[in-house]
Amino acid sequence: MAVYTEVGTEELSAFLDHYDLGELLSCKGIAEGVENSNFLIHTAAGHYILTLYEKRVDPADLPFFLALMEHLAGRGLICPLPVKTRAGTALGTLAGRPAAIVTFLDGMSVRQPAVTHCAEVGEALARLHLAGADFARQRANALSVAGWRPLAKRAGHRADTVAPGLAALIEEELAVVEASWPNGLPEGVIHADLFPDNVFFLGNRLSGLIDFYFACTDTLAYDIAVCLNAWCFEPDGSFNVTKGRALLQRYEAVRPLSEAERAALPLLCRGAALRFLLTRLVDWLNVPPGALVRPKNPIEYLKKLRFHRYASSARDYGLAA
Ligand SMILES: Nc1ncnc2c1ncn2[C@@H]1O[C@H](COP(=O)(O)OP(=O)(O)O)[C@@H](O)[C@H]1O
Ligand SMILES: N[C@@H](CCOP(=O)(O)O)C(=O)O
Repeated sequence: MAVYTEVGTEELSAFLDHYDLGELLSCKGIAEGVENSNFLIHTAAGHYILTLYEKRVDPADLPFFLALMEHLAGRGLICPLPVKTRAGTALGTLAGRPAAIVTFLDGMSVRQPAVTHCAEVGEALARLHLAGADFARQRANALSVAGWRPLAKRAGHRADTVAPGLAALIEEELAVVEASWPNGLPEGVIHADLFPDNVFFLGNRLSGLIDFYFACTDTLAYDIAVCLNAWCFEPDGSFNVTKGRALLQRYEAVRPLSEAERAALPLLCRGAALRFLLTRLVDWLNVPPGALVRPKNPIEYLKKLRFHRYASSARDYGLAA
């Protein structure tokens, strides 16, 4: 459960006084997520999500995230809408942390995505990329290729306590991606963390996207690579090419890929697996004392990375020639 910062009822009520949301009825810490502290709040006006932004979020980036959600919602994407105070601001301070309230989305995330879920997420991702095309703000991806070596340094040789030989494998992978990371592919707003826990469904229909706190301006096809990693592997570590095909076909039905994007897919997938392996590894090795959080398993991404090391073309992910 990710609650790093506790919030007292009195301070929350005082915070809510700035909004038109009526009286606070209840507030519960949310048992999912790893990055920020999230609470489900129930007020006289309904249900909302209160987020206190923690360690990895730079407060300077918060206006980007909040404006992006507002922009995408305005373009018809179902995502949380930041709630503004009577003074018109979406960002405040609570319990010493930057804090915001967003609208509550209906639906449930899926633990074991089926082919149909992968197809839905492919389409939603393409729609997000198109809806973000005229978003005026920019945010560099701090967790793109230049950000990976510093993460590897933080883990250092302690990586080998998680899996023997892992430190050396990471070093090898960094050398490959740093030498050949593609430049010049189409860029725009990407979600960068569109994992199954950040996508809601009602039945088999996608009902909303959440957690835009890694969103940034980067290579659009890298976002597809993140999704192929997060959605299309089976629990035994094998890649399900039927899921990959479904995700890619529905993406391409909305936004066709260029030849250069297709050719870059194996390397982008390899980089995306390394990125999540590294952040998971650092989190695994550095759980803050007393935090109510279950760190995610880095080994899952080591297995995925091993698959990508042997992938030779976009066909390995289900794209037709
Ligand atoms: N707008 C929302 N509507 C409904 N539930 C939400 C919303 N935002 C977050 N949640 C719930 O909170 C959990 C954690 O949110 P998330 O943004 O993924 O946190 P973190 O950034 O800390 O990983 C989600 O899995 C979901 O259950
Ligand atoms: N999706 C990342 C971790 C970030 O967690 P989230 O709850 O904000 O999606 C991972 O699985 O490593």
